[in-house]
Amino acid sequence: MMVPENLNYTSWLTVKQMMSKNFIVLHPDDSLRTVVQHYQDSRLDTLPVVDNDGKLTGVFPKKRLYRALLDGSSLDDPCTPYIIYQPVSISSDLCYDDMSMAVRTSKSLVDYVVAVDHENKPVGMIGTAEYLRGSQKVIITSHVLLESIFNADYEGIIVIDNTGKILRINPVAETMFGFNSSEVKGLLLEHVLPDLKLFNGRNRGVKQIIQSLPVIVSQVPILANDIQIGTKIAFVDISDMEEMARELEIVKDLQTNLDGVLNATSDGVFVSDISGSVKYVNASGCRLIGNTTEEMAGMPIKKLLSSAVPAEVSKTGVAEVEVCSIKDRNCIVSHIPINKVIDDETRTVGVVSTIYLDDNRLTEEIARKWLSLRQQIQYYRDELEKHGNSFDNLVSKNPAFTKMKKDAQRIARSSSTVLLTGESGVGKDMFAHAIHAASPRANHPFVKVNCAAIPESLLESELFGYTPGSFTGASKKGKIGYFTQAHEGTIFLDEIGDMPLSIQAKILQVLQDKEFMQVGGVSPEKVDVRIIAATNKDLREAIKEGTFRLDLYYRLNVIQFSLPSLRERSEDIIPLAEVFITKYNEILGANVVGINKAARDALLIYSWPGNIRELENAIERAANYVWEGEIGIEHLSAQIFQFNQKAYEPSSYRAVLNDVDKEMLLVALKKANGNKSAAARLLKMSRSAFYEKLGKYGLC
Ligand SMILES: Nc1ncnc2c1ncn2[C@@H]1O[C@H](COP(=O)(O)OP(=O)(O)OP(=O)(O)O)[C@@H](O)[C@H]1O
Repeated sequence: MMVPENLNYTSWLTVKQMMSKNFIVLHPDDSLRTVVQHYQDSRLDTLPVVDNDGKLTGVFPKKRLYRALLDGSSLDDPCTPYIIYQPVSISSDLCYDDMSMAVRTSKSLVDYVVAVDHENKPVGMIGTAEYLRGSQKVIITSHVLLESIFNADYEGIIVIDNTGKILRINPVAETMFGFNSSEVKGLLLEHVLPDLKLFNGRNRGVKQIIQSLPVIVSQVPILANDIQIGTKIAFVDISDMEEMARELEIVKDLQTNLDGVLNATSDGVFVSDISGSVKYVNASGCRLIGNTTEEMAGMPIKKLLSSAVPAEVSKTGVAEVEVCSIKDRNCIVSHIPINKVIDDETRTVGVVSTIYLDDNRLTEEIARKWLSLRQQIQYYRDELEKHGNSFDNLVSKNPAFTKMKKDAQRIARSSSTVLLTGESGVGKDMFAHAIHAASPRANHPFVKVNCAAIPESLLESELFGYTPGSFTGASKKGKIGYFTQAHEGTIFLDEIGDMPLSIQAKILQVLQDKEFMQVGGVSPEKVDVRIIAATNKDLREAIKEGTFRLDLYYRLNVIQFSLPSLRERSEDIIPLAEVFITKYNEILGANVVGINKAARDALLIYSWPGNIRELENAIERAANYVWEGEIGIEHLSAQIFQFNQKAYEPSSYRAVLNDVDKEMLLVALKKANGNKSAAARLLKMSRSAFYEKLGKYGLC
């Protein structure tokens, strides 16, 4: 079968493409002999006659040659009398449809017709054969086009004849009404689809229910020369749209109800999205702030309520209550996360902050009590901290550690420099505090400096202070450094292994001469401090690598305590856990009474790469879950009970990710012998990102 090359209108429908270019022209004064000779060389039945300029003036059909010969003309006579002047010609630029129209209106075109260019010069001839060949091509292309339109997958089509009998059904209609084209062809449509209501003439888009299916029915008469020969009926399934419209109605109703409920309450309701932008404020909220919802939409909730808690709630997904001072009123505000299940994971997508504005005095009273309780808790926490600094609070049944405590108590009386080594979380900080608390300097400051957490560029000025205006960006008043703050007391240089070499030289100077120079200073400042340094790095390795000064190491290493890891003092695991249970019962107001056998076993088997800090975190976490009763294995984090249980039962996708994340930090720390910078390097993480993660999981 002939297939259309493409659907370009001009490429297959012009006269130029249909005409035969094989023709010979005659001139008016040519002899009949020339005409005979030309016809002998040509397959055509008509030849064009042109003037001296080559323009078409007439045609000479073969029939006219026969007539001339029958009239007794001699072959040398001119052909002029037999020429047909003013012949019908068509422009070679015409398209098929225009030519077709010309063919239908001019009977003479059934024979050959001359195709001319815009100067009326013959460029081709079209006869019946060419016309038929072109027509066939057009018919095939039209058929392909019609089929593709007919089989389009967005509407069902049924074509019937004038008696209502089905002629064609497209696949969409078959699926829509559940029948097969071959079964129903030739049947009366009204029998096949009795629900269908047909109208007279054209009908565009009427909704009807056919076989319980809501459809839009359009009815278009099929005309041939203005006479109807059939009808096309098109069906569009609108069940999805109906469903959407129904849902939209429900949402609208809900919105109206919700607005009604939210505006009926005297409490102020503020809805913010995950980025902290206000999305909705009810009438009471608007009255309280004095703005409309539209004015407040998009504003940061943080600014509106002067509270950072909504941001926290959207991060943690845990509801919070707080007291805020809004428009000079102490108000209780609850922040509830809006949770949504996305890809099987519950995510917080916003926060509803409700300000309880009931006019009775109760709210104010509760708010006042809340604030005072919070202050009291802070006070007791501080007290607890102060009393927690003695050696008595360093819980241990381990003989080596107990001896270490005794030795430390003895040396506390002197001002000698102390170096504490040991993995992260073994209690170096607490040990340093205890030495200070047991020393004659106890009533003077204990200043802790985390050398790894302060950016190198700031460390010198933080430690030694700077004089007014000593560098760009410096405060005009200057700044007192940690060494000056610790005068007569103790300075605890934590993570000393991470101290840059340039600063190490200055520390050495303080140790040797008890004086240092402020940044930008001109004369040295005297200071009386005891230095306790701590590190979880192997300083001898650092010396070998050239990152730590040997002379400083000797100066620091006057008295050294190497604190054992929790693995090396496993007899302390349960006593320490019990101390933490008491601590968190007090802090949380919980009533955890102990640890059951399985959980004890798990705690004892676990390797505790994060040492006592990790144990404390584990107990705090468990106390939050248990609240009252015993800690069981189910209250411990995955990596702890994993040591006991084969099956891994994640509580949620995010919790598992967090556990794995945390475990990676701990494994890296363990591998790096507690050296945080090295652990960060192992994980190919920046030091600051590593510290941020340690902070997130309470590991620093
Ligand atoms: N013997 C102990 N008894 C009770 N609590 C302890 C004891 N040792 C450490 N802790 C607690 O364990 C946690 C970690 O201790 P600490 O901060 O002193 O460790 P660290 O060795 O200084 O860690 P890092 O090297 O990461 O700074 C603290 O919350 C501390 O209160």
